[in-house]
Amino acid sequence: MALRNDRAVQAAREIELQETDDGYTLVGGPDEAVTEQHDTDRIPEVDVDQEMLSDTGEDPESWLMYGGSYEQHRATPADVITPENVANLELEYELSVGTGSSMEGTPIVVPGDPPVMYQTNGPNHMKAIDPREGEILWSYTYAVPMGVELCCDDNNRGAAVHGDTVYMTTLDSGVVALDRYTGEERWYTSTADHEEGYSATWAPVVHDGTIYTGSAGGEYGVLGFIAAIDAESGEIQWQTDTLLEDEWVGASREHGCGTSWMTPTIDEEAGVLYTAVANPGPDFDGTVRPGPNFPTCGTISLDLESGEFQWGFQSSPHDVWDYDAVAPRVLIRDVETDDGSMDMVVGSDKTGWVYMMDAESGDLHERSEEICQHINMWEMIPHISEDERVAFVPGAPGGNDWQPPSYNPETGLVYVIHQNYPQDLYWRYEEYSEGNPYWGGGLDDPASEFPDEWNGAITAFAAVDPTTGERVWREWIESEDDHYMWGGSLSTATGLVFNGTQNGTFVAYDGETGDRLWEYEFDVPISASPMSWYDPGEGKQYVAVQVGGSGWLRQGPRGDTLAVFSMED
Ligand SMILES: O=C(O)c1cc(C(=O)O)c2c(n1)C(=O)C(=O)c1cc(C(=O)O)[nH]c1-2
Repeated sequence: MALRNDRAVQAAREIELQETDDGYTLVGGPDEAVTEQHDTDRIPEVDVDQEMLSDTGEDPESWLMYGGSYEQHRATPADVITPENVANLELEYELSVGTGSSMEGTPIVVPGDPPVMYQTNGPNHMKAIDPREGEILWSYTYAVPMGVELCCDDNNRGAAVHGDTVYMTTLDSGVVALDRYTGEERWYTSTADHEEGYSATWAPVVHDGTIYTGSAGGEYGVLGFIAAIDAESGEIQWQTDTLLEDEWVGASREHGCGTSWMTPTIDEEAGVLYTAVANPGPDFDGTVRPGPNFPTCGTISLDLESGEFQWGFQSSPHDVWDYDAVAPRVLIRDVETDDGSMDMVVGSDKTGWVYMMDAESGDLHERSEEICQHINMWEMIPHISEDERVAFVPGAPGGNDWQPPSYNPETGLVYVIHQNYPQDLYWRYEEYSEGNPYWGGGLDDPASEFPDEWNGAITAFAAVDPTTGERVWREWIESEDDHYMWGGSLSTATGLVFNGTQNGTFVAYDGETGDRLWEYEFDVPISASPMSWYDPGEGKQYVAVQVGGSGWLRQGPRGDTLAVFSMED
């Protein structure tokens, strides 16, 4: 959704981003892509093959994809840092990597001597880094065409790797492949026309030589899709619309959105992917799209080879609150439940709940206890007239917006952040016009009057038991001093959970109890999701997080660093 506050957006050093009434437009930048090589000889030859990719979740020395594994657990098996010693965790360095733009990415790390980190930030910069020394080995800037429209900042959330190539989505709805030893461009593939309002902000994922990627532009009346691209040639293998033709009334499907703008989850055993599907379009005026608008604001499963639709589950049918389902789906195997053992897909959604689905059928097994407050939303829409404003909680940032949950196999818990943030909503009839915002109403941010029942906390950080839906603990994060969360979490094999806040506090929690065990203060917000790896050459476990104010609710200064913490064996 569009950012609508009065804070000026700082122009990026190389690419200028201008704030408009409805979001952002790119207005300046390089005419062609730029690669700068600094010390590329230092990158060791390592063939990142399918076995390495499949095993990365079990390998403490690597973090080879956005979610830490195909199941998107964001859990490192590295076990040097523990609840007992985390108080001694120290910052090793802060490296300036950013360009005064969005810093929502999670880096990846390819093991080796030295290991090599691939880091991205908005708008479409990638760097290869020696993470031992904190030195940049090459850097690459994609030439984003002018006029790309973005609802929520110039985000790029990370890279994917396969063989000797690294991949990044581009803001103009493409994927670019780079030689991972030199940073030179190999190919570029466009998946949709940015002039129609399409964009791309997430990290792609590669499996069996195929790149899986989605679509953004859900505030511009696009038609969402998932695409599979050949990792060698860049050729599109299949492209499946998220909206099923027989489920939509009349022409409403054509601009019905249902984008899918976070990294899909790969189920290697079942040969399918799971991904969240965002809001229907127009966002707030449901009168022009009767019916449930299946499968928007939901989860879908597609066959990896053919792209064929398998199942869909909606957490907000016929949505009129911009309750996209967004955050990466978490796949948990062999969960023991009252109904027997099942592979489970966990979706933490903007609605303010967490949904546990049977991976095979998509049937809802359990909905969690509420994570944030729920005031007004289900009752109000039929009762308001055009342009009248009504406060609702959770507002359109959720619940759980894009921030990836983590799952800790040790505690058996899923860690989620939900926004408990009231907004004013109004609706009105709008004509579709190509490439322009298509909301059917809008939001005032924050709400003009806060509902009496609102408890004043903007974020809830919570642990959920996926077997029962029980909310095992919850920390309310108070709104004072912009003290809310806007990044996803990292779990460790020793039971820790890391996450950062918008006032720059990086926190390690006891995953069992939710107690804060360690804190480090930055002077700018954290809006990214941390990651971790073990480096046997140094005998150290590292934790890395990008630091900088980013995204829709950005309030603090930009910031532009990669912060790396370490602890010796
Ligand atoms: O529907 C879309 O295509 C789309 C894309 C994005 C994005 O790409 O960042 C966001 C949203 N929607 C959105 O609804 C939203 O709340 C949001 C927050 C953010 C952010 O980075 O903070 N992006 C987006």
